[in-house]
Amino acid sequence: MTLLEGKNLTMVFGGLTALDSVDIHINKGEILGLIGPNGAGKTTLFNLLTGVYSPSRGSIYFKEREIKNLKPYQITRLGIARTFQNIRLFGEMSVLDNVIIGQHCRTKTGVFGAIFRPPAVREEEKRVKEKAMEILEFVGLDDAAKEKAKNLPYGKQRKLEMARALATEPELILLDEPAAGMNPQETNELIELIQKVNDAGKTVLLIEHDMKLVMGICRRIVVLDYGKKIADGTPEEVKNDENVLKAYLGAALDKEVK
Ligand SMILES: Nc1ncnc2c1ncn2[C@@H]1O[C@H](COP(=O)(O)OP(=O)(O)OP(=O)(O)O)[C@@H](O)[C@H]1O
Repeated sequence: MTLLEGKNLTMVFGGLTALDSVDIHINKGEILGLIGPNGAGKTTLFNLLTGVYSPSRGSIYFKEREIKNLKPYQITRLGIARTFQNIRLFGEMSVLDNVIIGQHCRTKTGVFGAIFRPPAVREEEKRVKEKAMEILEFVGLDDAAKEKAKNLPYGKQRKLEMARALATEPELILLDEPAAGMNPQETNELIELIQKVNDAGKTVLLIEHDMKLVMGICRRIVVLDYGKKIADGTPEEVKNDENVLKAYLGAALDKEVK
């Protein structure tokens, strides 16, 4: 079953076409890889799917509902969560509170409840805290619940980002370069965690430059280059695709010239 479908997605910034008529679909339950050289349009595609931008042209359907004009919080509520290329945590807050904030879109308490805290609100707070602890346990951070987020080592901050995204109870989770800056052991743990998230029934869309990670964990990979989709297939197909090889070779040569 198709969970999300982007049709003819185009995004123009000023004179620059960051995405050009891209068709993409994500099947329920899969881990789909999204790769491409720097500037290929990967993050722009994430920004369209999560409502940060509305596409210049094209449509986005999540569970057959058009979402291209919805706001990010509405899209989160429908069941799409994301993490960012640069970690965005509340560093001064505890690990637990970072996850509790993630759950906010699913809780009922408004300003009145938060100030006067009637029993129903206190009951909800308790449930929210328990749920947040369960999520921390799931990602292996329960021991660090009381620490300040900024004091966690890098690999654990990445896990916390994932925990916060999971707290929104997504069906689809978008991960933007989760392994960036990680050492090999952290990367291995991350691979296990992504697999575990997927085994728990979440569909995953993964942007990643670490080819070993992408090839190892994704059964299907979409490749972008200069805003266009140039390949869509199994790791084996993508690895041997002439256009993909050219795109990466071109990018490597560009870097050498610079
Ligand atoms: N808000 C914006 N305004 C203007 N140009 C933008 C904006 N966002 C992205 N771009 C441009 O769109 C193109 C695609 O960028 P994008 O960040 O989507 O690429 P990417 O594949 O995620 O790259 P990287 O791997 O380096 O993160 C780039 O040329 C970028 O400079």
